[in-house]
Amino acid sequence: MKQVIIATKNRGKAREFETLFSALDVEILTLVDLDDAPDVEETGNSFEENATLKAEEISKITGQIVIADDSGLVIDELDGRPGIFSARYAGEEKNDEANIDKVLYEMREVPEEKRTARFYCALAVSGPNMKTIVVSGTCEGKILFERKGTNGFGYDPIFYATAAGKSMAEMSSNEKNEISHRAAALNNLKPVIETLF
Ligand SMILES: O=P(O)(O)OP(=O)(O)OP(=O)(O)OC[C@H]1O[C@@H](n2cnc3c(O)ncnc32)[C@H](O)[C@@H]1O
Ligand SMILES: [Mg+2]
Repeated sequence: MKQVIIATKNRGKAREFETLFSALDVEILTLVDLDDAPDVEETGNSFEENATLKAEEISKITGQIVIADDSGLVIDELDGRPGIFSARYAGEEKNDEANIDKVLYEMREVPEEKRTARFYCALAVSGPNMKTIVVSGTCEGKILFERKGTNGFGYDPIFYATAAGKSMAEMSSNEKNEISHRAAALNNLKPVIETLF
């Protein structure tokens, strides 16, 4: 079967990619269980730049076709933060609960109508004989005043997804995969994936 490496160490993302790719005729490998996979520094100024850095570095090392995901939460009232700093918003050690607490604190006095936000996902594909391709997808919603639901990962408990009428952490994985930023981005990548093999 066709094989693609997903250059992520995030278990939540890896799980979603496994489900999303099960509909395609492509086997995926992630970096989640590889102890010696390098930590690619995310020094870019956009989701697209960071996805490209991750895809190109892992492709260079493995010589394989690699897809990388750089994603995050963009909050209008916070001028787009946490944005590309979503994973390390409350510090370098990457703590989902601390990140959520920081956002809830910063948004504590913002009224309902000004709590608009979106999840953003950039996907980059890089391979030995190709120019890197980058696509993106978004999911619109609002920041809740407190956590709701226990599914998903990252900021899901405080993100109310408009299209679903509930928090991202109250959705089953199938529901999330129908409306998520990651699913939207992957949908934009499908025509490219078909030309890779
Ligand atoms: O770089 P990799 O190894 O892929 O893993 P990461 O966790 O560092 O991933 P990012 O650099 O792309 O940072 C994205 C952060 O944004 C958040 N995020 C992205 N997609 C999300 C989703 O679907 N639901 C909730 N939070 C999400 C989550 O907290 C991630 O840590
Ligand atoms: Mg990262």
